[in-house]
Amino acid sequence: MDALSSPIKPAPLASPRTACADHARLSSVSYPKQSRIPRRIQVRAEAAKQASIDFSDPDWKSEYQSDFETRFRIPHITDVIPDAASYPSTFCLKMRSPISSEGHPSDEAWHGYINNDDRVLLKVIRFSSPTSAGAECIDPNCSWIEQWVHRAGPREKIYFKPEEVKAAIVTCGGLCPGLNDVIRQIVITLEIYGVKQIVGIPFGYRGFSDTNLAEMPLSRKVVQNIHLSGGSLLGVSRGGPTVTDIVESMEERGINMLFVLGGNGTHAGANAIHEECRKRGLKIAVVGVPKTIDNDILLMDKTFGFDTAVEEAQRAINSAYIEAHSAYRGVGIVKLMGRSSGFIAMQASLASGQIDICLIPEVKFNLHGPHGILNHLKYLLERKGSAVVCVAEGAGQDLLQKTNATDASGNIVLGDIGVHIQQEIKKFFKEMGHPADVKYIDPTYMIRACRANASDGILCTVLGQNAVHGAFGGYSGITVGICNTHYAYFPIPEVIAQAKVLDPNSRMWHRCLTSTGQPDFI
Ligand SMILES: Nc1ncnc2c1ncn2[C@@H]1O[C@H](COP(=O)(O)OP(=O)(O)O)[C@@H](O)[C@H]1O
Ligand SMILES: O=P(O)(O)OC[C@H]1O[C@](O)(COP(=O)(O)O)[C@@H](O)[C@@H]1O
Ligand SMILES: [Mg+2]
Repeated sequence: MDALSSPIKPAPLASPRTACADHARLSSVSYPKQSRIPRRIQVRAEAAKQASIDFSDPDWKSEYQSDFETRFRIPHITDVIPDAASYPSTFCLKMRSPISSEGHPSDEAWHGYINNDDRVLLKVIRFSSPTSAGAECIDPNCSWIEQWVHRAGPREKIYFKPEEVKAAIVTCGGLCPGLNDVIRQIVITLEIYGVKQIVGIPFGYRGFSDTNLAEMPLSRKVVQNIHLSGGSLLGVSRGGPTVTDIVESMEERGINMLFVLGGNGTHAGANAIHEECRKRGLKIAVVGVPKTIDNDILLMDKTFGFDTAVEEAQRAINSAYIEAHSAYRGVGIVKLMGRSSGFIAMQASLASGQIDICLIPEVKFNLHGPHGILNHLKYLLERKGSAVVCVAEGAGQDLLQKTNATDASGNIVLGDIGVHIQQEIKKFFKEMGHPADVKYIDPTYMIRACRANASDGILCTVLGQNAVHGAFGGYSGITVGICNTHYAYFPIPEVIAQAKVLDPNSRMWHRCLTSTGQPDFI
């Protein structure tokens, strides 16, 4: 079989269509960038092209691995300042006096540090065939190749004297549950190292240039209870000054550690700041913590706030279900966030068990026609009297008029697919002579503004602490993430090469289809 052919997926339940029609869905799924080639395969092909791999070369595996090692090497301050001094860490799990800038006063051999050579395995499934569900292969035989990334955590040697550090924290982009938890942990951990000067930059990158916005002094006392509410203590914004202006502002303020909390855009900015600092020979550590409710950052298990968003979405879905179920011919629609990735919609649908149709940006669908959503809703109303639809905001954008509008950060402003679907459903059933009672719920900002749940609280805590350990370890241009339940540092460009999108051939999407029982809408 062709190494790149699509795996076969299980037929969904309770569909008015045949398994054959369902199978056809896989070959008719549409992917971003107007391509008919599944994205997973495009990525694989791109990777192969970039690395110019000749699979007939007996050494191709070791060459791939060494290329991977180079790509995932995390930049260090000594790359540009080779004689940068290192000091014994002031962070020690066994220390008795909490703050000392002269290293921990201990004669014990074990301090719980991470060795710089420790690694975390990035891929943990050994696919035996490219046709295995969700297979991610590098060569046509889907050979097993170890891919290791750097383990996060405190290092024995640090590259900043705590009393010489001025650390700044900035939160950019949209809100996300857990921002305050991360800010809090960064501040607490910096204080444990012995840092006295910690400031918050107000309202994202804008705070570096807007002279009306003063730095916010931060301490354990200030941040003690901030995790009890959602939002960001520091405020957020989109757009803002140029990278040159930001770095100049950092120099003027004497900032030598910058913690940047944000998504793809923010991280692109953070990496540019890191590069500019290198160009100027500045001893500055720039460390990111990925923040995106959409969960669209590559290589990590999940980003903080995502679990909370999924949990909070349950309330909206349940309300939509109750409304639809209690009405005569009721249809509930819930719109959730997800600009280009349908992770929240998929997970929320899976968790609720109350969704009949889940629509995501990665899978094209029709509203009208024999296989369209409206016909399926007609079937559902006839069969069980009500139906609930969960739609990601970026889904079905091809059905809406394009405006070409962008926000201050350059992100495309999406059309409202939720409202469109609501109107089309109403019209369809009215014209048929059997109106449906359609209830539309848009809980998007409510979900984003709430405080982090317990599991996100823990994730934020670990990420915040590790961000500080990375900066003190002398790394810059890195970000921190959870990878197969372990914590790792990644060079920023590797995690923002493109938005992570849901693989329609993945087991999880198949599980979602099995759960909703929805057919192909093409
Ligand atoms: N390619 C880029 N280079 C530098 N800065 C960027 C880039 N893209 C976005 N930014 C900046 O990052 C910040 C947040 O970006 P945005 O896309 O709104 O949110 P997010 O980081 O959550 O994706 C904004 O201040 C924006 O100006
Ligand atoms: O209305 P806003 O603030 O621009 O935010 C809307 C966007 O924010 C998000 O929740 C997350 O986007 P970011 O990761 O860029 O912050 C998207 O799902 C949504 O499209
Ligand atoms: Mg973004």
